Amino acid sequence: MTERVAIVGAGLAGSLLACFLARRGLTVTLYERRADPRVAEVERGRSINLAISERGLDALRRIGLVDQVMAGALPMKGRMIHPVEGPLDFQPYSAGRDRAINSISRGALNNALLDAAAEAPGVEILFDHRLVEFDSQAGSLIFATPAGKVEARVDVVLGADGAGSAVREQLLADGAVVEEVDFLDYGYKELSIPAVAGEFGLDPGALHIWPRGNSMMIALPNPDRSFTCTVFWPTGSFDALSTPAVIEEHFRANYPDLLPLAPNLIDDYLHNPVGLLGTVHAQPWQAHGRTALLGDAAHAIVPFYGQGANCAFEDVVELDRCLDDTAGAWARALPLFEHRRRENTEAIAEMALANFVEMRDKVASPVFRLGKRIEHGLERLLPGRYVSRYELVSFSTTPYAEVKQRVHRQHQVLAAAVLVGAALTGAVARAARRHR
Ligand SMILES: Cc1cc2nc3c(=O)[nH]c(=O)nc-3n(C[C@H](O)[C@H](O)[C@H](O)COP(=O)(O)OP(=O)(O)OC[C@H]3O[C@@H](n4cnc5c(N)ncnc54)[C@H](O)[C@@H]3O)c2cc1C
Ligand SMILES: NC(=O)C1=CN([C@@H]2O[C@H](COP(=O)(O)OP(=O)(O)OC[C@H]3O[C@@H](n4cnc5c(N)ncnc54)[C@H](OP(=O)(O)O)[C@@H]3O)[C@@H](O)[C@H]2O)C=CC1
Ligand SMILES: Nc1ccccc1C(=O)C[C@H](N)C(=O)O
Repeated sequence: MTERVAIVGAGLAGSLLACFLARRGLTVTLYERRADPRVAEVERGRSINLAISERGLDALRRIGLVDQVMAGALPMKGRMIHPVEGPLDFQPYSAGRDRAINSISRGALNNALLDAAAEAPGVEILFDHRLVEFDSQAGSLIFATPAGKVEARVDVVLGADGAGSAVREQLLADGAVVEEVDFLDYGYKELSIPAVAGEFGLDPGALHIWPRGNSMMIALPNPDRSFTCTVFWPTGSFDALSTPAVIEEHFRANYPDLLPLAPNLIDDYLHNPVGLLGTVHAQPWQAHGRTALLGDAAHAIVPFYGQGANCAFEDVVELDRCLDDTAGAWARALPLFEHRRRENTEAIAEMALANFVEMRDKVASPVFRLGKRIEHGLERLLPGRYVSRYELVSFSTTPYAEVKQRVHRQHQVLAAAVLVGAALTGAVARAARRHR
C-alpha cells in the first residue's frame, strides 16, 4: 500500500517538499491555512523579497525550476553602505567581485513552487485548511476550513508550517517535543521605494544597508524597479514614532537619503505591521517515526544572513537524501534527517545572529573594510585554501557546521602565521642590529 503523506504548510519548504516527494511516487496532500496565493490578494508588509543563494538554487536545480526562478532574480554583488553623511561605499561579497546573492520575490517563488507541486503526479493541495488539532500517535489531523472542521488520517505528517508551527505546538502539548524560542528585542517593518520614472531609485546591483550602530535599514530591489526597505529597530522604538511629523523627522535625521525616494514613507510606516524576530530551538524534530518538523517550524532563525529559506530548502534536499539512504523507510529516515541537519541549523542560527552585528555596526568601520580587503586578497592569493565565511555560506553548499569549523581553523592558521611573521621580522631586525 502506498503511504499517505500530509505536509502541513504550503510555504517555501512545504511546496518544495511536495515536489521532491512526488518524484518518489508518494501520495502527498499539502494543507495550507491561507487561500491560494496564486488567485488571492497577498497582505501588505510581510517580507516581500528574499535573498536566495547557492543552497536555495541547488535545491531548485534538482527539480528543474532554477531557470524559471532566476529569470525574475536581481543579482546583488555586494553591500552598498549608506552613511548618514558622505559618499556611498560598495563592499563586494566575493573576492572575484562576480558572485552575487539574488533578490527574488517571495510570492513569485512560492507560486512557482505551488505550480510545480500542483502539476506533480500524486500531489493534492488543499488551501483554506488550517491545522487546529493533531494526534501524532494516531496520525489524525483536524483542519478548520470555511465549510467547517475536516479530519484526515495519514501515515506520515511533515510540519512545514513556519516559525509559529501548529504541528510543533501540538507535539509540545503532547510532551513529544521541547522548545526554546529566543525572541530578539528587535522588530522589523517594511517600507517601499517606488520606481522613479520607470527606473530604479538606487543601484539594483547591491543590497543596500544603512548601518546605524544599534539598528539598521536595508533595501533589496524588485523586478518592477522598486525597492523593499526593511528597518530593524529595537522593539520599543516603533511606537515612539506616532505622528507623521515625528516619523519624518526621525528619517530626516537618520536616513536622510531615503526621504526623496520614499513618497509613501508615512503611510507605509503607519500601516505596515511590526514583525517579530527570533530563533526556535526545538528537540527532537521527529516523533513516533512518522512525524517530523522541517524548515522554520523546526529551526526558525533571525533573517540577518539571508539564509532561512535557503536552509529550509537544504532541509528538503537532505530529507530526500535520507529517504534514499534508508530505502524510503520513514521511521529510519526521520531520525537520520535530524541527526544530519541539527548541528548545521544550529551553526547558521549562530552565524545569523553574528551577521546582525556585522551589518548594523561593523560595516561602517574603516577597520572592517580593511579586514575585508585583506580577506579577499588572501582568497585570491590562496585560491581554494583560504575561503571566507561569506563565500562558504552564500556561494557553496558546504554544510554550515563545517563552514564554522573551517573558518575557525583558517583564523587560527592566520593568527599563527602573523605571530611567526612578527617573530621572524623581530629576529631579522635584531640580527641586523648585531651586525652593524
Ligand atoms: C524579514 C525577513 C526577511 C527574510 N529574508 C530572507 C532572505 O532574504 N533569504 C532567506 O533565505 N530567508 C529569509 N527569511 C527567512 C524565510 O522567510 C524563512 O526561513 C522561510 O520562509 C521558511 O520557510 P518555511 O516554508 O519553513 O515557512 P513559511 O515560509 O513561513 O511557510 C509556512 C506555511 O505554513 C502555513 N501554515 C502556518 N500554520 C499553518 C496551519 N496551522 N495549518 C496549515 N498551514 C499553516 C503558512 O500559511 C505558510 O504558508 C526572512 C525572514 C524574515 C522574517
Ligand atoms: N511564533 C514563534 O514561535 C516564532 C515566530 N517568529 C517570527 O515571528 C513572526 C510572527 O510569528 P507568529 O505570530 O507565530 O505567526 P505569523 O506570522 O504566522 O502570524 C502573525 C499574524 O499575522 C497573520 N498572518 C500570518 N501570515 C499571514 C498571511 N499570509 N496572510 C494574512 N495574515 C497572515 C496571522 O493571522 P492568523 O492568526 O489568521 O494566522 C497573525 O495574526 C514571524 O515573522 C516569525 O518569523 C520567530 C521565531 C519564533
Ligand atoms: N536577505 C536579508 C534579509 C534581512 C537581513 C539581511 C539579509 C541579507 O541577505 C544580508 C546579506 N547576506 C549580507 O550579509 O549582506
